[in-house]
Amino acid sequence: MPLTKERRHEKLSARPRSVIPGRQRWDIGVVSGRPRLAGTLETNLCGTPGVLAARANPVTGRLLIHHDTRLTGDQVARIVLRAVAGVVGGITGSGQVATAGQPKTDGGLALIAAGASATIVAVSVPAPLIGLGAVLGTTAIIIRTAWRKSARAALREPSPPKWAKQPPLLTIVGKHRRRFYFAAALSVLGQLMDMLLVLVIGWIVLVLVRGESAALISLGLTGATTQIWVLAAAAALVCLGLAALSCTAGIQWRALAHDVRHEWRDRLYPHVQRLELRHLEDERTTRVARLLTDDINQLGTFLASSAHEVLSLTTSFFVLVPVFLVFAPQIAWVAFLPVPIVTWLSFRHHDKVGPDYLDVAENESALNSRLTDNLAATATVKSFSAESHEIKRVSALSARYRDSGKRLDRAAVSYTETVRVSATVSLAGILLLGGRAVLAETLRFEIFNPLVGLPQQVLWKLPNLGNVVDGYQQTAAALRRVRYLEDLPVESDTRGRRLDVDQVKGEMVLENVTFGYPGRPPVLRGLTLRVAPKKVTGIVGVTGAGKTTIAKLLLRFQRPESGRVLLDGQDITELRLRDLRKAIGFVAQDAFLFDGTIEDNIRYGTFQASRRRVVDAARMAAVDEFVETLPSKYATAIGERGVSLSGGQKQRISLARAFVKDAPIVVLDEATSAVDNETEAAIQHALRDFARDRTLVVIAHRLSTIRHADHIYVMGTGGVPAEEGTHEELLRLGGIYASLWRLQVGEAG
Ligand SMILES: Nc1ncnc2c1ncn2[C@@H]1O[C@H](COP(=O)(O)OP(=O)(O)OP(=O)(O)O)[C@@H](O)[C@H]1O
Repeated sequence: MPLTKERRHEKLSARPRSVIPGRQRWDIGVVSGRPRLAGTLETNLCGTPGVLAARANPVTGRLLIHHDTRLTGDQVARIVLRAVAGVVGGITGSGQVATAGQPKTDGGLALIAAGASATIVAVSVPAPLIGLGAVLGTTAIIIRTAWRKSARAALREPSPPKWAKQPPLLTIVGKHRRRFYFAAALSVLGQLMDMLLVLVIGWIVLVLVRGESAALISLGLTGATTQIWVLAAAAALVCLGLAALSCTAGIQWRALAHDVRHEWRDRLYPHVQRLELRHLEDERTTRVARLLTDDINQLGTFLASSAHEVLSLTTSFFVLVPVFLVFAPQIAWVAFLPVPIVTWLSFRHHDKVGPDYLDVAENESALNSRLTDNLAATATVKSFSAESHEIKRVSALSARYRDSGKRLDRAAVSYTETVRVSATVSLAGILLLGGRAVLAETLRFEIFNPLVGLPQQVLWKLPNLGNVVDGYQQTAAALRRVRYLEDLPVESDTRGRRLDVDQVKGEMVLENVTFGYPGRPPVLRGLTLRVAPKKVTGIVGVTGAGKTTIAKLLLRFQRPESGRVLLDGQDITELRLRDLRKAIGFVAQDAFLFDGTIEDNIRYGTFQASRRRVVDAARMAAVDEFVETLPSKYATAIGERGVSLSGGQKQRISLARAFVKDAPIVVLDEATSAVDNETEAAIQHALRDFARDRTLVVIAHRLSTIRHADHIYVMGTGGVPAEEGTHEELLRLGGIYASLWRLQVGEAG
């Protein structure tokens, strides 16, 4: 019988907290205190069509999901519940886990192979081998279970994308596959050298204890001193070889990681630049930025930090298990006994300290942002005499940070010590059992001695296994997000009819246009509006009436749901985008200045413009006088986003930028809202000259900005103009415009 929605929620301990178009918050009890599970849930959700981003917090057990607004609330709820059911299935072992993308060389596979071989041998041979089979089998099960818990899966897409069919690491390295295999070979050789070194040192001890080694005598090396010299030289050579291999492998892996990151960035950034604007607005910008920074870095992180470790571990197992089986089967099980214990401890520790790490990070960031805020708000704090209030708040945050740090340190130290105890106990066990076997002459000392130290090498690599598996899953998740971004639609700037910008007359018409942002009611409803060629058209109206939206439609940043936008009678969707945007100069409401000089900023987009043209444009925008007062004049660096300039100065520089572009149509969206009346009058004067042979659309709140326009549209709240006409006509009409004008010139009442 199908579960009701409530019962499913209850069973999965998942409850919605808030639901708004495009975003839902959930309480997911099952991820609380389980960072790897939270990561898996995120991965699963992010790979689901329609889900733009997901964040599952293992400290609070909360999930934030951003989705395509075309999905209904119910559809999203179903997606969340399926994903939660999937990860819960992973815990109980009942869930289907897709294995596409698992690395072929993980430690689990090695252990399974080793475990299987041990078990086969054990069927026909003594009890210790059964012990070894059990030890390795258990380890394999622990790793497999942990892998499943953390694996992406559960949500099986009906037709997985092509790239998902090959392991994520191979997709990530792309054309560098050969370098990947080369670095892998170096890691394997390095590990073999490492083990060889332990053997040679064991041999030196053997010669010291037993006198001459028969094996060396047969090679013509007689006398203990000669043999020790030769072995010491061999140890030194192996040491050198090991250092060279480790160093080269380290450099190769890191270089590969850097190249991979650079290539993905190089491949993704042009794509992002061509994304449709709707994917780059508001909080989506932050997510895209995170993809380009954090996620792309993550693609290289596994290669740089864990690949070597995984290969060393795998090599150790592939070599040691058969060596022990062949030469010292009676002590093999005790040598590997701590392996499943340390493996289990590693995953458990990783799960346990995950929330502690997050807690520390969150407390640290809360403290830092409080300190930054307080320092920035010194004047406000002092003016309210709130110093002691702020001191208390900072002290409380600092105490929380301290407590979480102590908790984390306690867990980390006790974990390290537990691993140390396991390793020591196992060494004692090997010495005891091995020693007894040597005394009973069932094991030769020449074999026992060099083998004693080798299992310890493996043990000290295991504690990090939890992190390695987690790192791999995070990398796979980052790859999925990156590929999702790659699948977002881009604007084509080559398709469509060519437009000769010099021939543009400049008439623009919105014909019966209806438009709304996803998940919101329509902003414009059947709007028809004509921008006459070579004239100035003013657009005013209340906040939120859709003025900026009109500008976005003219520039084809957005497309109407119905109706058409025409330029000189041609539907702009049929024109080449690049040509259309060349024909329109645009100064946005929140003018953006780049980190660079004033001159660079004015010239932006018209990079070949002469110095003369830059200065003329600056004069027209009434910014030249200000620039001349600066010590470096046009070469003055303005800092990130133009922080060293006032709002009005920034606007005037953006205006100058549009003047330099010299397009036949210019759209100014609140382009002079931050300048004083006197400066605005100067700009208006310059604009009259500028507008003589071009089309100007001026969007403004301040009516003085558009009073000289040839035609003015007054946008009402219904998505269509409430009034239109010239300034005088609108005053005579005595409607909204007239009352606004009276308010602005101070004649109210
Ligand atoms: N990217 C967006 N996503 C969703 N809604 C949006 C987006 N941009 C604008 N809106 C909404 O569309 C409506 C019209 O916005 P628009 O910016 O066109 O108004 P406006 O008339 O220019 O306002 P203002 O005078 O404040 O600049 C507003 O209700 C706004 O909240």
